[in-house]
Amino acid sequence: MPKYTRFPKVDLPDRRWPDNEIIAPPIWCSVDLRDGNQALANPMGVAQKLRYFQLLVDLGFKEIEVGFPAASEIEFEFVRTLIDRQLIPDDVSIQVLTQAREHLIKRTFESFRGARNVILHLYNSTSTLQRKITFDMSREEIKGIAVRGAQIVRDQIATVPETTVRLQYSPESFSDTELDFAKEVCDAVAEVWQPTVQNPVIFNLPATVEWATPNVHADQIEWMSRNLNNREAIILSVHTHNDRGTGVAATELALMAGAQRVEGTLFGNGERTGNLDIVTVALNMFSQGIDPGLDFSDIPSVRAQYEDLTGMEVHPRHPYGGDLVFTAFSGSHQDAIKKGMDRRADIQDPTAAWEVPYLLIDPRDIGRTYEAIIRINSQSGKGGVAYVMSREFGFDLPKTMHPEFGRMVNQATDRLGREATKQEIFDIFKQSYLELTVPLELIRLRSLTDEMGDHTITCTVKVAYDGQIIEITGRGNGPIDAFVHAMSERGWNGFSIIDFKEQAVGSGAGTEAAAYVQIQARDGGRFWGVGVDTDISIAGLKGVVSAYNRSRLA
Ligand SMILES: CC(=O)SCCNC(=O)CCNC(=O)[C@H](O)C(C)(C)COP(=O)(O)OP(=O)(O)OC[C@H]1O[C@@H](n2cnc3c(N)ncnc32)[C@H](O)[C@@H]1OP(=O)(O)O
Ligand SMILES: CC(C)C(=O)C(=O)O
Ligand SMILES: [Mg+2]
Repeated sequence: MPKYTRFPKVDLPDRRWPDNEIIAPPIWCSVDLRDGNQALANPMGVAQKLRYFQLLVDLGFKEIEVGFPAASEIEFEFVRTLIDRQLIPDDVSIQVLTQAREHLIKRTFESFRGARNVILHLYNSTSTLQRKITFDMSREEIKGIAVRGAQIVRDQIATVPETTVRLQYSPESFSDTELDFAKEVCDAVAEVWQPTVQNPVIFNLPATVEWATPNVHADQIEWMSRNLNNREAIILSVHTHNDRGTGVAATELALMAGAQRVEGTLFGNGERTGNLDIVTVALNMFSQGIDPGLDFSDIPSVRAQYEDLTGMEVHPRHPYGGDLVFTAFSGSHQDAIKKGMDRRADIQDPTAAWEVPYLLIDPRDIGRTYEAIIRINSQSGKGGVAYVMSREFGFDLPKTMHPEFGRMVNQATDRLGREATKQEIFDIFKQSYLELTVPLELIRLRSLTDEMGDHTITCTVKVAYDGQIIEITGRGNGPIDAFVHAMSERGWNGFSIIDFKEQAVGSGAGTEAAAYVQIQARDGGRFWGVGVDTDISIAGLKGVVSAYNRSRLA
């Protein structure tokens, strides 16, 4: 027999799920405090669990598996603390897990005495592998564990009259249990618990280990949904793990296949490769216009609490939560995002259809910001650089200036061999345009007058040329023209101005003017210069100086 074999497909030729769509959210059940917690090297203590519970309540979970109270004192004490301190909102049910063993079931009932709403979650393994390796038992014996456990649970309910107990059973390792046997065991448990439409049972069908492709999981769920007895008295729940990396897909297809309830954890914490990531499934729904009923409008805060409490880290590429998922480094992506964002800014209607290339959702909807969208390394293009200059520093570089400045930043990031910070980009801008004083430096504008009253401007400026301070004067049809004539008289000529743009930078008392001046030298070379000043005329002159100096440096 080969070491690994193909997982058998389900015999369901008339499968219906591929034609279905997800149109409404399921019932969500968080298992962070049980399945997620049991997978941590350092499980949470009572204080941490209390904070995590509050986080889950705030996010809108109405069903929360709080632990395996018969397993340890901490788990037991946590459940007691929730109840004794009345920390469970009326509309939230806590869920407690127990193996199908009498002493554990009895201890579990003791743990929640006095609670209002509890889901008692009973499980035992049913798969061929577990029957053979872990239990060395026949199908009948395994079914016997489930039925006996269900009977003990049924009999215990009378001991907690003040609690509304709902019942849940998991044929653990359902994913590699023969379907006819999974049905046989669930039906047998239902025989004991006698669910009704008004008081349904939850059958949770876990992909305890993800053995197969998500379509096989969907087939399994549809098969169970169509074949379980008394289906209308059952809430069908799924609980996927992520061994093949497709836990999210398996859950989504299962929802198409008839699952009504989903168990999972925030950011997919859980055994081995993790449990189903509820954040992703919920926000995938959100991205399709479906309100998931969970509030992930401040993902950075959820992530910070999660990381603090579990000690786990959210991967930079984690959908929605990762550092890099609303970021583009590569030029063509940056260009498209910038265009989409600019268009969006023009529309100014937050409810308008989302049309930004490369971005599944508006980062603001989950508390992320635009600033992180574009980051600059050697793969970046001029559009991304221009975006950073505009969004971060308020400089709207003229379009024809983008290639020139983009090239400068690109060369710098090549040299650095890493991402350039926003400040580094701005420093390149300053050094390349704003701080050039060689050979020409503008020291002071002495006067700018229309002496003849004929709109001809006379401009007198104190400058330094190669360190020598002199005053120059020229006349022209505006300040820049007059200044260029003044330069020309000194022989600092050989260029003409071919483009000009000015804008305000900043706001309020700190507002400055930025002037972008492009010159063409005699040999055809084109150079942009930039001047910034509180006086718009001086900004223009500084722009000329900047362009001139750049042409001389070239
Ligand atoms: C897929 C899941 O995530 S399931 C949840 C798993 N979570 C945990 O295990 C965390 C908490 N667990 C624990 O603290 C402990 O395992 C306890 C307290 C529950 C039980 O502890 P112990 O009884 O000391 O040991 P252990 O778990 O090894 O028990 C194994 C025995 O239970 C039996 N068993 C295991 N699961 C079940 C079950 N669901 N129903 C009935 N019997 C079971 C085994 O067959 C084995 O029996 P054996 O001793 O006759 O061979
Ligand atoms: C207890 C069960 C539901 C479980 O966690 C699993 O099978 O993965
Ligand atoms: Mg699990």
